[in-house]
Amino acid sequence: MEPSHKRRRLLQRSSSPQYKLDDGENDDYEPYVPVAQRRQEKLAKLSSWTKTSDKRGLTSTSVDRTDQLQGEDEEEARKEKLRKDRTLLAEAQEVHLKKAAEDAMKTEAEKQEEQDAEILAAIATRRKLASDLELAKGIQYTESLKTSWRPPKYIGEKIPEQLVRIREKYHIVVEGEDVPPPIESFADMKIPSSIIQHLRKNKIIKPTPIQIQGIPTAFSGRDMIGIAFTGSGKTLAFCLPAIMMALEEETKLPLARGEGPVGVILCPSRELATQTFENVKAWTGALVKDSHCPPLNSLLCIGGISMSEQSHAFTTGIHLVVATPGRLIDMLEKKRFTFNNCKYLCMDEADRMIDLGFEEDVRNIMSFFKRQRQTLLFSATMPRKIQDFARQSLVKPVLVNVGRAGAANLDVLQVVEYVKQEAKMVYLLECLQKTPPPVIIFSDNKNEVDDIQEYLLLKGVEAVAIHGSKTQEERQYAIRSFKSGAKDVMVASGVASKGLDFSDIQHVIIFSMPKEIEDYVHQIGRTGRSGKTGIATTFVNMSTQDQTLLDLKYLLMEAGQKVPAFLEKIEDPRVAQGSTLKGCPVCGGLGHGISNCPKQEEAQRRQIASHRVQDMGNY
Ligand SMILES: Nc1ncnc2c1ncn2[C@@H]1O[C@H](COP(=O)(O)OP(=O)(O)OP(=O)(O)O)[C@@H](O)[C@H]1O
Repeated sequence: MEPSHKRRRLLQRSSSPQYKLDDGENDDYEPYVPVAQRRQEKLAKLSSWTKTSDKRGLTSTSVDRTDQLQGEDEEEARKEKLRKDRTLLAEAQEVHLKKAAEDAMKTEAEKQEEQDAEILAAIATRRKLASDLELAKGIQYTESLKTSWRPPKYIGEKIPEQLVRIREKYHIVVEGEDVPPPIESFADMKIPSSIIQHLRKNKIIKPTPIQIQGIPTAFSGRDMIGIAFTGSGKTLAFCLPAIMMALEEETKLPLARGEGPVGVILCPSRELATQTFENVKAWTGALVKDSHCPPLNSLLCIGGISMSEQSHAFTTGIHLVVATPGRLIDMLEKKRFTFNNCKYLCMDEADRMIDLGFEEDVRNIMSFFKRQRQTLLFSATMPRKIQDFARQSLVKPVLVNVGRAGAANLDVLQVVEYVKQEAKMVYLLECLQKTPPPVIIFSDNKNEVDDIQEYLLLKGVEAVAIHGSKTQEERQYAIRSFKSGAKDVMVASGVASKGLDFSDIQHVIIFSMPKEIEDYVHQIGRTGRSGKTGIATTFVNMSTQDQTLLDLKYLLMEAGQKVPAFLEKIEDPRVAQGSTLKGCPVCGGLGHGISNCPKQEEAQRRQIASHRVQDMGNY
């Protein structure tokens, strides 16, 4: 039976030499008497003592007696505090010993899982992704945005089993309530014929899986998270719904000068925003060929370019804006346009957009919306943790997944080679012979990017370089000359790794393996696009961390690629611990848990650095 509370405290005291049980054998045991009671007793004693001393004719004054009383009280309180402290200490020691005993019983795997759960719980405290106004007013929308789009009758009448079969056929996995039907042709999606013709001319004839499910979902007004491998046509899946929404608004009531935009597409880099803008312009341009369609006006809003270059865009209303976050906020703050009528927000490479660095900017952008919007997030990589976080800001979201989030494109042949640091440059030249140009070479180090370009130029290879420290003109020149075929090789840092669509790249060389496996997935994804095949050669050596190599090993295995012997030999410490081998919820890497996630480490490092800056600012 459980001992009573009082008894338990006595038992605890008994373990300490100062306290012994009052069992009759311990004469020096002092039973506990509450301080209030002791004070009463003392007062009674003193008053009887006063009376006696008065009788005896003693000369003590009442002031002396009060001082004495106070002194004794303080002494008693001090003793009582000491007793309480000892009890608390004993209790704490007991809890500590109990935990140590329990921990000793746990396996390494269980301990690791507990540690991971603690880290996850700490990350879960991130502030909801919504504007401050929405948060302050407690605005929460419960219904998706209404649109006039409906699927063709024969598709609307399909029974759930038929829809499941179509999704299975294309490896589409969906989550969410009342998911709109997948549609296997652009015509059945009710896309204007002028756009369909334009797509045909560009060899876009049948929708890809992310388009089959993503376009009807977005056309229905639903918030969504779209995840599909690199080069699988996500851009069309989120641009077409924006264009259709703008078209509907313009047809209902044309935008006047100074009005709009209706929709905004956010991208993490200027190059990607420029590329998406060019797509939007091409598709809206195709619309005008249809005599029933009014012209739609779009604006590119990125840092490094003068807005006066696009002053013509402000002469009418603006239907669509493609932007990077910093410049967009600047334009909104300067009131060059407003989001008063904006109903569509899409984030491309969304995991990057809502991750550290851009998260606050995204919240800031959301605060300019004055009404409910449809929010869409697209990426090839989106770890579970980011999906969960994003969902908080979405209304009845639909998750559309084609393959595992973060999996490599299966059309890319991945070759991993062990190359000593000092041999890399020479071996690079050899590798360039594997395929005809164009070739992209990636390194995360800007100085290395410059060194490689210099070396290649010396060897007579037509190479351009792009990284974050180059001027906007230099960056644009590199992209333009590489895209046009004027240059054979582009040496790039991460800037060019996400979303950029260069046609017909047959070979990507990763000169330095990035720490985060997601970056590797994006980098190799510059080849093998739109159903074509490509090769990715990656150099690793002693300086590549074991855990990065493990992530790589699992990724190769998942994609059914050859695992080289030196990677095969690397053992996963989680196997010895008996842990379940699941992907890291923070970065999606398959070779480690959250407690040794490089992305999490980087996030912590940045957080500490930002706290330091704040602290310094306080002085
Ligand atoms: N239905 C289609 N059929 C054939 N090609 C298509 C189709 N849709 C898009 N494409 C082409 O596929 C290429 C890759 O498309 P896109 O850039 O949208 O890929 P993505 O999924 O956004 O890739 P990433 O994750 O790297 O950003 C583009 O050149 C595009 O024109």
